[in-house]
Amino acid sequence: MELQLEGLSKTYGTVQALRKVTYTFKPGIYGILGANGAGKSTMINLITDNVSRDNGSDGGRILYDGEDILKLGKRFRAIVGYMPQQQGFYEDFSPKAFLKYMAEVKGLKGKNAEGKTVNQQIDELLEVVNLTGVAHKKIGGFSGGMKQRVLLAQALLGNPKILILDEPTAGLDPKERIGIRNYIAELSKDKIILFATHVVSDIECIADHVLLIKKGQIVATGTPVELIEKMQGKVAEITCTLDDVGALQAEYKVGNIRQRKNGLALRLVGDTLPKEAVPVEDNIDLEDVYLYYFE
Ligand SMILES: Nc1ncnc2c1ncn2[C@@H]1O[C@H](COP(=O)(O)OP(=O)(O)OP(=O)(O)O)[C@@H](O)[C@H]1O
Repeated sequence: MELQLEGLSKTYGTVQALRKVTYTFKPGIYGILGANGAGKSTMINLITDNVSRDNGSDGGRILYDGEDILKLGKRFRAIVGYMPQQQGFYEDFSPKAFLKYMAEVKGLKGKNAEGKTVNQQIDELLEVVNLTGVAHKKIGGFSGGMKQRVLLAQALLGNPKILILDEPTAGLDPKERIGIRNYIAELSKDKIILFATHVVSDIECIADHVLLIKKGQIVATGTPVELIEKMQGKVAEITCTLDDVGALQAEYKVGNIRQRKNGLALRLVGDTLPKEAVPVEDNIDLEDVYLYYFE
């Protein structure tokens, strides 16, 4: 199974939201990292066909196993599960009613390959996202995390081969964030899962591949380990006083600042680092990668 983006572009008026993005997704979890406005949602909206590509060949192509998704139409939409960024909910619905409604919208009927009815599939999904106990309560009274779990469950309806999650942890507290991340990590690995976020910790332990998107382009990609390996020699720590922080921030990319007994320890990231800084070799992480490309 393959989803190929070929020279994908999108322009809104004078804003080039996506610039000739080429990439091939295979089964696995893809963390799509970018600051706000980087073009993540635009990429997702093109894959889910919620916005149209730029006209003609300028807009590029999206191919699913070699066929253009626009030609596949319904057949492609049937294998895509999408969790949008906004919670546009029917607050009076219960999770059960909402999932039933979404199953109808998606055209799910009869029994699935495992012989389960739509109703059984819905009950199973509610169990997976831990909402069985509130299956008949109104969504309007739910916490942000519970609402996100309802949205995740609807994206999973019909066991889609491609699962697209746009900022699935937005607006959640740290505990709920970890909960949603763990649900996603446990999903079957034979799906293509796209997880867009601007929060590194959301994906650092669960993504098989990471794409860093900046100003509508992929600026770096690789497994988390590959991206971290490329940072060798680009991360260092310097001990200084509070008075020095401003000057260092003006010249270098500064990550964590920690109080130590002999002063402040600043983490610096960049191609050139001050001579007096001590290179960091062993504990480079994806936060450093993010800082290097984005801040
Ligand atoms: N409908 C639209 N009309 C005009 N400009 C748009 C539209 N949608 C997105 N843009 C612009 O395209 C660029 C990319 O936006 P996009 O929403 O794809 O970024 P993002 O990485 O998903 O950010 P966020 O996390 O804030 O959603 C931004 O400059 C944005 O302002």
